[in-house]
Amino acid sequence: MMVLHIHRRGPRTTASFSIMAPPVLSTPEQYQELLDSVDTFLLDCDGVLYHGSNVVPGIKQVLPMLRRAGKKIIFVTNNASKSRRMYVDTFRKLGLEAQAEEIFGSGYASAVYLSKVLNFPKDKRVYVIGEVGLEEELDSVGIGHSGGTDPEDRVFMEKDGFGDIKPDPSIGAVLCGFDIHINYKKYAKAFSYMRDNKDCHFLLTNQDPTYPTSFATGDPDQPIRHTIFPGSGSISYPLVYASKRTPTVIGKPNTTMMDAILAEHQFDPKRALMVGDNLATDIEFGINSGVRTLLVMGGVTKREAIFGDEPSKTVPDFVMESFGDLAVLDKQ
Ligand SMILES: O=C(O)[C@H](O)[C@H](O)COP(=O)(O)O
Ligand SMILES: [Mg+2]
Repeated sequence: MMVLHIHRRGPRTTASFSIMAPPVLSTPEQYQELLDSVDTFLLDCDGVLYHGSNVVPGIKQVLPMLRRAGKKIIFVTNNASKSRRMYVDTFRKLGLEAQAEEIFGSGYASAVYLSKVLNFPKDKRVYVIGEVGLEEELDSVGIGHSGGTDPEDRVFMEKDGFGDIKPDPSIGAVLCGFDIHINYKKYAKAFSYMRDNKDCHFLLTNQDPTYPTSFATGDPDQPIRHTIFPGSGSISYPLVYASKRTPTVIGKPNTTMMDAILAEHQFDPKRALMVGDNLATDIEFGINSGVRTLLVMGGVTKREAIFGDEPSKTVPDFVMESFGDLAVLDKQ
């Protein structure tokens, strides 16, 4: 929230703006007041529910508690490496419950966008930079694809390999998401399809510069390290830079994700809350979608982005240390 300051010095009047810091919720009373004002929780995943395979403390109690209270839960993740089906399995392995219909990943939203918005031709295919989850979502809407997990593309290219990159008129779109097996050959193939066909669509599942995760360190003093690594946005950037094309970005903060959600779920935006760890994706997504926002710490956005000397102009409605802290309300 911006605050206007009027300064009168003699005949001169000047104005300045300051950014009002959002309330930090930290007591059970504040948590309960928030809970009573929300019917639908839009929950980001990486950095809110878990870091890699480490579930955030308290989350295993909070999700069932919200369901028992009759709250609607919708998971909204920019992570395109898993399909909805795979996320249900991942959640189960992490001890979290979720139905496929509750999960909206940028991979699913990209498949819906290609199918329903672009009416992608059935005789065309998508060249994928991404993992099996993204391919599975394209399969679910009947869209053919190449690249992705194809072993032929998961190789290091040699200097004399350029001749192997053949034109492919069946490619009608390049779709780039998180791809831990990225390599020059994939970049070269994706680039060539856009170079040779100006009508080839260029889509990004999301543009997150970084990916919040955690891993065991083997160090007894710090057994688990939470940190960030290059994300989808950084993986796609070489293609954006080389092609000079402006891609269509599907994931948060773009409301394309909300379009996919509203096609399957109805809820009152005034009683909905977007919970995220990233100001630039989750909180902006909530603002763009007309729902209130809660930023949690411990993921991508650090405290100084909100309370530092030069706070971001993107201001959440509320801040909490962790969404798992709501577990203090659990009466079970
Ligand atoms: O690099 C990425 O794709 C993103 O950092 C990551 O997947 C974000 O996932 P989210 O926090 O939206 O669940
Ligand atoms: Mg996140």
